[in-house]
Amino acid sequence: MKKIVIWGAGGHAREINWLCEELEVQVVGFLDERPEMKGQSVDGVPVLGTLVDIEALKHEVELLCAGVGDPTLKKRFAYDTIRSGFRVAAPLIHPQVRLSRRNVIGAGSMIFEGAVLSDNIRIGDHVIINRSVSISHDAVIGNYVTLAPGVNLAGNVTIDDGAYIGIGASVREKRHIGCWSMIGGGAFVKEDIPDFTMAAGVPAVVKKRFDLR
Ligand SMILES: CC(=O)SCCNC(=O)CCNC(=O)[C@H](O)C(C)(C)COP(=O)(O)OP(=O)(O)OC[C@H]1O[C@@H](n2cnc3c(N)ncnc32)[C@H](O)[C@@H]1OP(=O)(O)O
Repeated sequence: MKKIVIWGAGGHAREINWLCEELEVQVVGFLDERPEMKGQSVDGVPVLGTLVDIEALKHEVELLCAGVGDPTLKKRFAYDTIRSGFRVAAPLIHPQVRLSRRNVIGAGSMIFEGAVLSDNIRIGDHVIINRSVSISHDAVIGNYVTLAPGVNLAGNVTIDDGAYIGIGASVREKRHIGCWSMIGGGAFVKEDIPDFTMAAGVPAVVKKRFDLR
């Protein structure tokens, strides 16, 4: 049986633990950088500490780096995981997900209950596709992207690495969301959104640009 360790021990990590229970994948523990968390039990699963603490398990377990919703943190966890010689887990897909066999799902990504991914969709690594997300044909989703529950993407949408799409947001067809950008919950994205930008509202307008220094 496949053995998984999940980065993070918060709400999203617990939801992954539930997903693993549904898939009958064994979760050995959570990783959490907060020293006070080490040795605690969360939903009956031990918090093991950090990568140093699981060195002895290196060849026994696969790691899920997307145990948090924050794309930047996911990237760091993935970097540390690979640099330390651990393996990244294969994608986890809830049994009640509908998707075409022509879709490609990257390593360490996960798709939660009720999502529908139609045809010819490419999903990168460490991507979170939360409950009841709908992704239409020919979408391209980069690495570390998080789609919160209930996001709707029309056909031919492109979302670049590290973007975060908030709960219930919708993106119209052929639009492009730049890397490391954020879309507010409930937004309707009518125009392309540049890199490193926060946009929100109906229709979505740019609210902030992130400092690149
Ligand atoms: C299972 C789970 O729990 S998954 C988690 C699901 N949660 C989400 O998806 C959360 C989505 N997050 C949001 O929508 C947040 O508001 C964010 C991340 C987009 C922005 O947060 P912040 O950076 O703190 O933005 P801040 O509060 O400073 O707002 C900046 C401006 O954007 C506006 N704004 C922020 N979010 C939204 C929104 N969703 N819709 C409309 N306007 C918004 C604010 O009113 C403010 O406008 P103003 O400058 O005209 O006054």
